[in-house]
Amino acid sequence: MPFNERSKHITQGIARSPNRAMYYALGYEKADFDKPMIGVANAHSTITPCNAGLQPLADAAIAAIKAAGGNPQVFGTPTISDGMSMGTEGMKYSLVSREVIADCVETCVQGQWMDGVLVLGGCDKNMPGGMIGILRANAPAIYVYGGTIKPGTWKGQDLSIVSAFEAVGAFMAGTMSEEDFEGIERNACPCNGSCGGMYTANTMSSSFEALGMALMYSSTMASPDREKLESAAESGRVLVEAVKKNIKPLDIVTRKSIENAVALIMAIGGSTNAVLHYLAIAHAAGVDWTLDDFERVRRKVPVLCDLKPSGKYMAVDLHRAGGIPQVLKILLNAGLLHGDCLTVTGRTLAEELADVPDKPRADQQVIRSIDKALYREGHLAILKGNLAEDGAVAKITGLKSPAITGPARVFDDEQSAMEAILADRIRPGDVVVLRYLGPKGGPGMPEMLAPTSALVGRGLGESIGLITDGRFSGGTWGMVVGHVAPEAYVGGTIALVEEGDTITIDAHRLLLQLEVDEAEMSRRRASWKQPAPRYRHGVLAKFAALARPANEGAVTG
Ligand SMILES: CC(C)(O)[C@@H](O)C(=O)O
Ligand SMILES: [Mg+2]
Repeated sequence: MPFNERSKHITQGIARSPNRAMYYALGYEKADFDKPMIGVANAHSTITPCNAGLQPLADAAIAAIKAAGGNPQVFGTPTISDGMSMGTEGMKYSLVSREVIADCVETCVQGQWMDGVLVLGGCDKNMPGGMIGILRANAPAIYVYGGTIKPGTWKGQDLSIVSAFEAVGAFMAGTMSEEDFEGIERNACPCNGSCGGMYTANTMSSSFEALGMALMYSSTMASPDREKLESAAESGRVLVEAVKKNIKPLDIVTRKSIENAVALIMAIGGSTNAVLHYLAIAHAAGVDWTLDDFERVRRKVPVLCDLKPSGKYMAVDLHRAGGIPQVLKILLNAGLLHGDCLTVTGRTLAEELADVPDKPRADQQVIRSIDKALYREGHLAILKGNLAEDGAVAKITGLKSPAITGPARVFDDEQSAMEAILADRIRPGDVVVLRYLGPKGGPGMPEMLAPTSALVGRGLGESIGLITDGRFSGGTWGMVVGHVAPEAYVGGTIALVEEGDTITIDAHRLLLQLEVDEAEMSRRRASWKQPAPRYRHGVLAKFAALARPANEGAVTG
């Protein structure tokens, strides 16, 4: 098939003369109409260090697309910064931005009949948003990640943005000096790039290597490093080839490749957000994929990488230790990966990994072999029980025993919980309930990094439970359970919890239970009233009206 099969609708024939007239204004020549039109969805932005390094990558990709015989067409996608909006009402726009980005990519690629698209992104929602847009349009596509930030340093310690969040709890508890508090704030983020542990952005980008939609090694390169530019250019070349060969995203993103991506997420100890985003990606790909599939993969895939937030190392260390291909090769050799899945290069995943060593290098501690795994099973557990009939997501790395039974401490918004934590009103053994923060109630499932980090910073990460119908940051760890469904706003059991009720979180038994008898629950249910919506206009109101529940990825389209 000719590689301008899609763009010919907008450029060929007598009736399309006016359309061509506008392309001439852009500098096109007659011969250009026989070339493929390749979108470059550029999320460059000076809002956040995650996206502020994207322009040189876009320029490198544009030049490579031109040199390979394509016509690049640049359009923008927005971003918000999770790290900056965290703890504020602005955080409610974060998940919403995933949908806005998906809509942008779909709208431009489809509206302009592009033959392919290279999507470039940095902050968390850029990756799933871009991928959802790619899948809806189903024109040949590749994902280019902006790259991780490098670690900051303070008094010999590696820092990330999460160090600054955890410092709040330590400083308020009086266990950190003002000098250290300010030193961490000034030095946590030393350059451009996405948050540097195995947090959400690095999790999602890493998973795209396993999915087959990004070049090998590309997701753990640091934003400022030269290899990132070269990889962006190579991505442009590979995409033009994919357009010529007509390799479409829906040929790549299948049930099997999603299973590969989820296996990789377990092996690297990735973010809880990946659960939400892969439900949404599967939905966009028309693949049947549920919470139970995550649990199925978790039971067979061990955690192999010692990465932050609960582990020791940063994404740059993972890159030096052999990157995602090394982790994938270990999984492939253990029979935990489908090697026959197609990738954007036209080769299978197994072919892409052919030259990768079978075993992790002896001179590094970041990637373990299967027999020396950090945890025998994956770390993203799906909990159910009367508090989460439709499921909830727990991250169980870094805990000696992921179980707690204790009195509920109930908050209907994040700020009052934060005040209680910082004022030392939450005691070891408590189970904090943060509710009315779900897809419809929040709306937008804000991330609860501020309270979870404040707990960790106070040394209470293992002794206090926290459940929410909102989300967590990739930087969150501790006895935490998010994505509780059904959410409070639609009358889920979490709405019926009262201060002092006994709650059990037990990841061994995959249980999230409210220990209140049925008669009392019925009484509470009968008197529960849905609160007024927090937003009646604008994009948050639109999201609240359309969003599916968390166990369906909180998708809107
Ligand atoms: C601010 C963070 C750490 O980047 C967070 O947004 C995440 O989800 O990882
Ligand atoms: Mg985030």
